[in-house]
Amino acid sequence: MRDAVSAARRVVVKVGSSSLTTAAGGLDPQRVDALVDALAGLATAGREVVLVSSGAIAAGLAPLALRRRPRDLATQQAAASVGQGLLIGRYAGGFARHGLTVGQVLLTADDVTRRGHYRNAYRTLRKLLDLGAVPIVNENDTVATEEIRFGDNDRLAALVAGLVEADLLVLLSDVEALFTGDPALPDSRRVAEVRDDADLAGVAIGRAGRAGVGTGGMVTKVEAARIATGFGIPVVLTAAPLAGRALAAEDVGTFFHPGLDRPTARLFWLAHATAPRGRLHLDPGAVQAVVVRRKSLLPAGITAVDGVFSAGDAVDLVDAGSGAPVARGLVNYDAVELPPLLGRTTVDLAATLGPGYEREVVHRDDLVLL
Ligand SMILES: Nc1ncnc2c1ncn2[C@@H]1O[C@H](COP(=O)(O)OP(=O)(O)O)[C@@H](O)[C@H]1O
Ligand SMILES: N[C@@H](CCC(=O)OP(=O)(O)O)C(=O)O
Repeated sequence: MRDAVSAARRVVVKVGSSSLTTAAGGLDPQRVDALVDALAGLATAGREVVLVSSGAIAAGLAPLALRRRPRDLATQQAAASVGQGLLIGRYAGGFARHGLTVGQVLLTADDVTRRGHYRNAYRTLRKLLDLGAVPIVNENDTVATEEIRFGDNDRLAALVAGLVEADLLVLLSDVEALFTGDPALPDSRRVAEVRDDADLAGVAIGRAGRAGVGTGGMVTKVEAARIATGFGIPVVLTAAPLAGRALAAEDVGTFFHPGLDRPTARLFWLAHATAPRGRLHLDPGAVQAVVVRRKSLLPAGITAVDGVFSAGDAVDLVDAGSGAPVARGLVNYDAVELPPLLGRTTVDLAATLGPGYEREVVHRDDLVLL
């Protein structure tokens, strides 16, 4: 069942704060070293490893005599500034014992959501891997403000896995697996594998357990698994001490099967890493055409437009009835051009305005379903 795990050549591993720190706050050197040993084993066996590590804020608490994760951004940034140095220092020392070099990569959401920056981030990670180093990625918490934050590293890890076209994403936390309910309850059972959303029906996916350390709980992990599997990347979710066994393809944790069709990197970027600049509201016929028949979007099926965007920007296509986004695409018109065209057929537009208006509002090659 887990052949994809044994075969994976490029692996992104994400570890949460709760797996790296002590209950009292501060870094737990033994847990960091144990993780390093498992990952170094992979790297020395010739596999490429990218580590996405949380823990900067948690590691900075004890040295700053802070008792719990601060609520205000400035103190979080200060804690991250202290903690990130300690974290990377510990990793560098640990990997060096195995003859491996690490490279620190601190990203803000902008770096992976803007097309140009996305390429820069890709180039740096690719070069580090080519040089045999282990990239260690985290959000650049010391400068990230509320508006530009990822907020959770599970999503960051899924985006990094897509960025480097990983063969496997491993999410390490303080629970052995996804359980059918709160893992502290006696009747909660391990969910061994997830093939699609139907396998998640009835699973109570909750927020973080140990107060003050982790951030998103299972919600952000399952969401990250969805993003990665949607890009064709299998995901294993398990506890950090089981990393070695999970990477050896043993039946531990929860295995999320990859989706069947793998979108191009360009469409993955469009779906998950772009910030839409506006919304096009689609009538039922247009929703059907785009979602079921995978057609381009024409002016005739659009009932309203909002947002300020230019041709080439990403926009969301929403169901005019429910307001729910159904797809995202790159629009061929500026926002101001669209209102006079809405509801009109392409033939009518071409006859009255000229052949330039025959173009689709969003071409099907520039569309990704959400
Ligand atoms: N259905 C569930 N299965 C497993 N864990 C769950 C579930 N619902 C909520 N959780 C909680 O999610 C926590 C892990 O999330 P979090 O603390 O954010 O971890 P990390 O720091 O590793 O990102 C677990 O400790 C657990 O209490
Ligand atoms: N970037 C932050 C971690 C954010 C985060 O997602 O934490 P976690 O839920 O422990 O993976 C830090 O290093 O403290």
